[in-house]
Amino acid sequence: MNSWPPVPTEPPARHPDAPAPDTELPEHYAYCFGCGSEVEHGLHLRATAGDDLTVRSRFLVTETHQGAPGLAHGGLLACAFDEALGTAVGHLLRRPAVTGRLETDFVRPVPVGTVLHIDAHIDGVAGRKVYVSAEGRMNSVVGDIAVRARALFVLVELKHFIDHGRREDLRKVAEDPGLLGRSVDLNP
Ligand SMILES: CCCCCCCCCCCCCC(=O)SCCNC(=O)CCNC(=O)[C@H](O)C(C)(C)COP(=O)(O)OP(=O)(O)OC[C@H]1O[C@@H](n2cnc3c(N)ncnc32)[C@H](O)[C@@H]1OP(=O)(O)O
Repeated sequence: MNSWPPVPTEPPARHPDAPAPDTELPEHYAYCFGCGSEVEHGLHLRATAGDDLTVRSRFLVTETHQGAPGLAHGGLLACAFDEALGTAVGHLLRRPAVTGRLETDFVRPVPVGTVLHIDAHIDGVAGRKVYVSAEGRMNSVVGDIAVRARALFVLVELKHFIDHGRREDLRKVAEDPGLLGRSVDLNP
């Protein structure tokens, strides 16, 4: 394994207004494939602020998430990590950021019906670059590790989303700001 973070970094600082540990975090966008409640076959990942620079997430692998029969698709697991890592950056640093690079190690197959528990940690910051890593465990926070991931998020201005987003979706959000940051029922 290469050293991580790959460049010298500053220790990240949890934002003073970051949600307190054990706070359930809202979905960040109702149509997000990772967390959105409006996406029927999305991941519906749910997250809780942890201590210090951590966020704990979990999601249920369903039959619409299959790659091989009865097993989660690897790309979809990578998506879950992208979401969990991005949620840690967004909520703990309270700065908009996008994934620049994401690497995943698939350690064990993940059967349909598994609840994957993903613990994400912000490891370091270098200018606009934020280095984050996570481990995903099967069915319990102390279960077997199934996936590990590391990512570089790049801090951006809000303008990034306005400049690049499809007009009709931006219009929908302008008309209904509740589509962003809506609280969700954690026990539907
Ligand atoms: C309260 C709020 C809560 C909110 C909750 C939110 C939850 C959200 C959950 C969402 C979860 C889902 C999240 C998603 O799915 S985000 C969607 C997927 N990601 C994207 O669409 C990003 C597409 N890429 C870009 O827009 C640009 O390329 C970016 C913005 C990333 C950089 O273009 P920009 O022109 O701005 O900057 P730069 O090119 O000078 O780069 C800056 C620095 O970064 C380094 N670099 C860049 N790329 C790489 C790379 N691949 N490997 C290594 N290094 C890389 C680069 O060398 C440079 O370093 P240095 O020269 O400074 O040393």
